Amino acid sequence: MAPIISATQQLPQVSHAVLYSKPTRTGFSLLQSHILYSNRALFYSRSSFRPLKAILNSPSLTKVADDAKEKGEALTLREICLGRVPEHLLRRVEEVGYAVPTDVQKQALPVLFSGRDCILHAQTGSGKTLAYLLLIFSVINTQRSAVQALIVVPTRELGIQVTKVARMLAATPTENDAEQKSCTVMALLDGGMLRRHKSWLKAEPPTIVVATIASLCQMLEKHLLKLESMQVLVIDEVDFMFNSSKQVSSLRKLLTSYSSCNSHQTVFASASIPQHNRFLYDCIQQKWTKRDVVHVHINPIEPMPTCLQHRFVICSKKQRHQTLLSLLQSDAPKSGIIFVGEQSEKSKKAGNGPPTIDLVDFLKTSYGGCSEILLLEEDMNFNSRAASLSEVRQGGGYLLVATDIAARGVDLPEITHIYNFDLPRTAVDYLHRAGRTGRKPFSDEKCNVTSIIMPEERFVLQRYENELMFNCEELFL
Ligand SMILES: Nc1ncnc2c1ncn2[C@@H]1O[C@H](COP(=O)(O)OP(=O)(O)OP(=O)(O)O)[C@@H](O)[C@H]1O
Repeated sequence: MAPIISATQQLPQVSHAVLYSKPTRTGFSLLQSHILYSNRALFYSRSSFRPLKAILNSPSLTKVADDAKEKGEALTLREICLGRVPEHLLRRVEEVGYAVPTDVQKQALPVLFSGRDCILHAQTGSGKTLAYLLLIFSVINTQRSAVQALIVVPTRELGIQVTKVARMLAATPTENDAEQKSCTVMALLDGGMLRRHKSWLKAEPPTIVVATIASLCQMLEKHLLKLESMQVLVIDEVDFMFNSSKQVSSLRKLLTSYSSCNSHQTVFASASIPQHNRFLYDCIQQKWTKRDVVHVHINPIEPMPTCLQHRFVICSKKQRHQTLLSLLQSDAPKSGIIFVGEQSEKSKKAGNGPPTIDLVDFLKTSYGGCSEILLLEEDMNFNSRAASLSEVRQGGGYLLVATDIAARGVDLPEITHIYNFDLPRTAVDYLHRAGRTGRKPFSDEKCNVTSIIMPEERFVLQRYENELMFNCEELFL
């Protein structure tokens, strides 16, 4: 493989030289996109531009994770958490069925328990939630009457889910733990009853608050919540929040205020942090994290779970409904999500109905294989959204027709099939949609992600394949 090209002149943030065999225009831009996406140097073969081997370019950061990995290799969750997380909570963790740590838990927990700020960057469904909750349980003191941990999430749906897991683990201690006061968790989410939350905060502050940023800001402005009392701040789906024009300025303000508090620990989590080295640099510069922040990056060369099989079907726009129907009939999924793109302004102005409703109606009349066809999208009111999600959580077979609102963080482990009725807008969106399946950390069960595309979209899907380093197989129906 030759020649060797140094990428440092073109891309100052990349510190490694790149082994690269064929410096053509397309090859080089592909290479750049890999580097920008992952900040890694890649080794390329002469015959193909697919990466053969990748290495991280921040040895000091990976070393911390490697040391933790070495120490935690064969340990159970209990052993990793012993002496840090109270015994009654550890028992609860085991009762729920969490005995063996996932990779991100194995590597991150020792770092988190050491008090360092941390960026949890690991595949979808890899167990980041439990990792940061265990940190929170290790630092809070239930005898203190103050909010001690804050988890900020981008959507109400994710907030409800995180609250549910936190409450399940923080269940009231048994009689043997009589001296333990139970830990309370408040969900401070858009669409909630803020008046009731105000009274609750005044009367008896909860130990943990899970919040969306707008509701949180209201409480901070009214001085009903004080950042000074918080020991841990978690920002979940951090890249999404920084990309959201509605959330970014409040988030920046929150991080800046929190950074001026005395004793604090900050954790960011996501399966996708594009240009993560740049993000790390910004965090330190802005003092949102301390200088020794650790980037725990799990499985960087496989940003999506390996149990996913990616497929695509090519058809014309008019044939998409029929193609989806044929796919459903041949796959017969017990539970799945069909992702539909946002309706364009042009289509709205033309008086067309929402494509999601159209698809739900079509499936209800044509597809008999599944017991429930449900809808989840931004435009629904909060109660209908909650009703849809609580129905799917009750189990049984269902097909959820959803926009990207269901793509972030939502954990429905029974889902085995994802269909992209419309292609996602970016590779990162593809990753999060795909990540709604394959969510059983220790299972080998194969799950499918199928994209229905028009011929001219093949190029776009190919780009996602290159960026996310996966292979998509064509299906012929
Ligand atoms: N140690 C464990 N043992 C068994 N199951 C686990 C363990 N940790 C987490 N899980 C399960 O794995 C699933 C995914 O966990 P979680 O929702 O935390 O993923 P995530 O990393 O936050 O994913 P995303 O990036 O999509 O939000 C959940 O159903 C959770 O109950």
